[in-house]
Amino acid sequence: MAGFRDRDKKHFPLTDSASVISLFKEQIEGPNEPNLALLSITLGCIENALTMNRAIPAAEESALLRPIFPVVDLETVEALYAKFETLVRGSVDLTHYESKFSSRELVKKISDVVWSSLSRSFKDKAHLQSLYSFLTGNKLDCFGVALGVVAASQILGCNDIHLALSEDHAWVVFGEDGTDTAEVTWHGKGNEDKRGQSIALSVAEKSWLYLNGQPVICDRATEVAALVSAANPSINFTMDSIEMGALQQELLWLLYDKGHLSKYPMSLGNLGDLEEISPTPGRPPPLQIFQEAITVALKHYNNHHVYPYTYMGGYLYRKRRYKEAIKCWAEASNVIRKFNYTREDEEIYKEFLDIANELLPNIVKAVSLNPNDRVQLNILHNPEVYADILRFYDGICEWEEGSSTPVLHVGWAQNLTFSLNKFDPRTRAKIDVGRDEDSDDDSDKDSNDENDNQNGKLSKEKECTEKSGSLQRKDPQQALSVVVEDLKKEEL
Ligand SMILES: FC(F)(F)Cc1cc2c(N3CCN(c4nnc(C(F)(F)F)s4)CC3)ncnc2s1
Repeated sequence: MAGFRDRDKKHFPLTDSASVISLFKEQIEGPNEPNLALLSITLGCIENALTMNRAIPAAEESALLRPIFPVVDLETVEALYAKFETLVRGSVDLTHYESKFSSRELVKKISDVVWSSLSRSFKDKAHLQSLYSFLTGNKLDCFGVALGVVAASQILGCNDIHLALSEDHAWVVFGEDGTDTAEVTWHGKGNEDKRGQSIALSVAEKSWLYLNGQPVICDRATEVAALVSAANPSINFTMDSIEMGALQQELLWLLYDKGHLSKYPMSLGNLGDLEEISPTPGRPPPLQIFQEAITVALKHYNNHHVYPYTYMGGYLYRKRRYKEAIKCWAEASNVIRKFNYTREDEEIYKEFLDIANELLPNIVKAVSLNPNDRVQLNILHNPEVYADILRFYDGICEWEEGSSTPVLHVGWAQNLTFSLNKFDPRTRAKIDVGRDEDSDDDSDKDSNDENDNQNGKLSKEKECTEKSGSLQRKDPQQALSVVVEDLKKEEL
């Protein structure tokens, strides 16, 4: 049973990041399991002090110099903790739930306790992910509700209820073998919440949102990693709190060293981003951390996570290592093609749209401006890069196939042709998409080249149109699908 023990209290008042680290360290090292409510309230309190109302009045130059780490008093945290404990214990009568393991009804009841306390104001602002936000403002984002339900479960002694995380959603697992699942929060905008329902129904759609049954299943320490990872150092659109970012970074290294990030690719991605901003002496470089996230996804999640590749791709793009960035994006596309696109997958759609319609064209423009740039080894003459761009698009076409909603629109085709046309024909001729070798009985053999190409082209187009009815449409996107259709056919 989690409680606010004397051993917890001795760390207070927290006066600097070292005291926060030692509180988290002791909580994680045990002997008791870490107290999620205590840690979420504490970190939320610090985040609030370091990121909210930080507009520094110009007059107070000294404000820029004075250390601003907030003092976190025991009284503050204890009062908020007691408020949460009173709410949870006061609302859930455990005598109604006799079973040793939690039931779906109990999970739904705990979700209702958090849910009914929320204010109706819009929920996609920053800094709404901690119990500090919940207890001082009755506001939580989608992740925060799920974390709140798990923290409440811990207070009730329901140690079988744990957080499950996909790349854009959160829910809980529970029951005797921890395989029962339940929605406890909402997702996205304008979607009815499915709280209380099992996830099995949604996984059937093969949607990225549920990672096709490969989410991160947390234990208490990974739940601490999630609340640390969800901390948000941003003050506003252009500024981050250096102190908050440094604290988050140190906490992630503490969790990393204890192995609690070893099955959590996104937390490794967050750590890699923080190391890019402010490298920690003696720690691995960002690229190695991003690579580790990819290895985790390959090893534990059957390569069904997209973000490990887009974390690394984004980093390489920022370092102008364009060839390697494009390779990562082709790998990201190789993951998404395993899913069917559904309307709740907007977040990852926006990620691929940004790569296709902003980043790739920017790269192609940049390298065509200075073709003799030795550093870029002029990727526009590199057949591997050209093949990776085709693989990138092929994966997105396959993602669309069999999906309830279309992915591609003419804007995609315009950007595709812009990017591909910058590659010179000789390079494009060099790639091997596994076209069949000319066989003896090739009926077109006797026709001359034009006819052959013409026939070849026509018959291929005709063949595609006839065989796969979905390609009846004649607009540019149809051309794209035919191109990729051919690629895929020949690849088979
Ligand atoms: F619980 C939800 F619903 F919020 C889903 C989760 C999101 C998320 C996360 N994110 C989301 C992905 N994210 C990314 N930042 N950059 C990304 C990339 F595009 F560069 F890959 S992905 C920031 C942190 N970081 C740790 N854990 C989680 S659990």
